[in-house]
Amino acid sequence: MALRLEQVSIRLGDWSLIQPLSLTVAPGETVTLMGGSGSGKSTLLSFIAGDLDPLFTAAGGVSLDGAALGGLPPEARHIGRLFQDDLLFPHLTVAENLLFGMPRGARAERLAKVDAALAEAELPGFGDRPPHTLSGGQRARVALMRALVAEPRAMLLDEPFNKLDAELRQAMRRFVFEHIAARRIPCLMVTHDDADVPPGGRVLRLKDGKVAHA
Ligand SMILES: Nc1ncnc2c1ncn2[C@@H]1O[C@H](COP(=O)(O)OP(=O)(O)OP(=O)(O)O)[C@@H](O)[C@H]1O
Repeated sequence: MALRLEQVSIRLGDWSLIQPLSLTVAPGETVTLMGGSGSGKSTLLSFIAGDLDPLFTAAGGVSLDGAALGGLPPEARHIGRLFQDDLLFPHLTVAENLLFGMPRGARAERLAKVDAALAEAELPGFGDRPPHTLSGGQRARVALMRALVAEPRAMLLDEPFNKLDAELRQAMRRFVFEHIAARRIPCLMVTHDDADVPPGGRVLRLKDGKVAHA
């Protein structure tokens, strides 16, 4: 599964926020998008996810494995997103959070997927706990797993490690990139922190609407 942007441009009135940008993110690769505040990073992610504010005018194509996504609503794109404030639903248990958004299927199969996800998150037996009884790092791992059990075809990460303290950030980076690579999902990550870039990963820098490949 590869994510491809072809000559994507985004305008807001006369302002050319993103000038034509083409990019292919390979299966399992995480490409980092950096740039100053207000440079359009989150707007580009919204365009890919299909929920760009209609104030913007966009052109160009997004495709997954050659299938165009243009015109599809967000839920039909099967793109997972993780934000810095990716709070779990507080009134649901950890297991119910994981079940939310999981594709339909037999109950036993869904529960088995919950158990597998909890094992991968190194949180076996945490299914019945309410989210507030988990640490910040534990909640962050569940939030990633909740995105992944929905079987996304691509992932968009918007400053995913921002709210974590330095030690947790390092562990969470490893956790996120390992799981994305293992599932062969293409991933685009926005961050301000050079330390978030996965080892050997490609970095794009957005400035004045143009992208420099660093
Ligand atoms: N709904 C909107 N109406 C008008 N302007 C908007 C709207 N949403 C975003 N913008 C503007 O578009 C520009 C790009 O915003 P965007 O959130 O993509 O920036 P960013 O690069 O993600 O910034 P940051 O790093 O601060 O999160 C900003 O100047 C912002 O003020």
